Amino acid sequence: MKNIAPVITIDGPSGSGKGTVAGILAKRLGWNLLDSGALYRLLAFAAHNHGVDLTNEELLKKLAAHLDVQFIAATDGQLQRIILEGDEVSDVIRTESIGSGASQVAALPAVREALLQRQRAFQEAPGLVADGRDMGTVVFPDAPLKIFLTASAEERARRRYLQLKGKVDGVSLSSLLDEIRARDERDTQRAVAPLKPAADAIQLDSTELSIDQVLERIMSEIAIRDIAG
Ligand SMILES: Nc1ncnc2c1ncn2[C@@H]1O[C@H](COP(=O)(O)OP(=O)(O)O)[C@@H](O)[C@H]1O
Ligand SMILES: Nc1ccn([C@H]2C[C@H](O)[C@@H](COP(=O)(O)OP(=O)(O)O)O2)c(=O)n1
Repeated sequence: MKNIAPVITIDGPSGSGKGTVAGILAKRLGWNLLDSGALYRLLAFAAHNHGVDLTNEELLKKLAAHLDVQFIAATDGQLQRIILEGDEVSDVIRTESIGSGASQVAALPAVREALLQRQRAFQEAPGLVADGRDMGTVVFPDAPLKIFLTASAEERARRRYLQLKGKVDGVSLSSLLDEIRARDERDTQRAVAPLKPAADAIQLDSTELSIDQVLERIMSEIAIRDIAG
């Protein structure tokens, strides 16, 4: 039978608030969550651990196809946990250097192809909130609600700075801004599944919006479409 669980896609550049908003929304609706960026981050991390060069498409494709990963859903009081090859890696994959590695491996067509089915398998009842770069354009093109969340690069770097300072040594606002710009450039310019809004996406600029205001806008789009029961 065709899988009819509805999907809400949230795509956009780094630091626009996708992960935060997707997590809250999934919890509020009682739906499944796909953090697709985590898959690319996991691959970059695994490649580093196994000594695989980030340009070796053939080996990365194999690594992607056999990635031994478990996503443990968030519960009240505990965030989603990610286990790679038996070890908890939820935090170590969040550094900007792994983000940059993720963006490099994500530009390789064979890697994207190898991760496609794994992502689609998250579409289960009662519904799915999926965040990433190509959720609305490639992975779930039939999703009934697609959000493209943006914010200025300066605001996104500021958010990342506030998030990382105190947790990671030596973070600087100017280097985060450079890294975010480099990642924007690579993610939007690649030939396969580049970061861009789907033709039917709702575009939301969160530069001047709080997390609650972004959620409110999305909840009103959900209500208009009557997709969450
Ligand atoms: N609208 C917003 N206003 C202020 N801070 C925000 C907003 N949205 C997200 N943040 C904060 O910005 C940081 C990056 O958000 P995140 O959800 O990780 O972005 P993304 O998944 O798009 O990279 C987090 O610390 C988050 O709490
Ligand atoms: N669907 C996706 C998700 C992420 N990627 C790539 C491109 C991104 O720069 C990296 C990391 O993504 P992630 O969403 O974890 O990064 P941010 O939290 O937005 O900084 O992976 C992708 O190509 N396609």
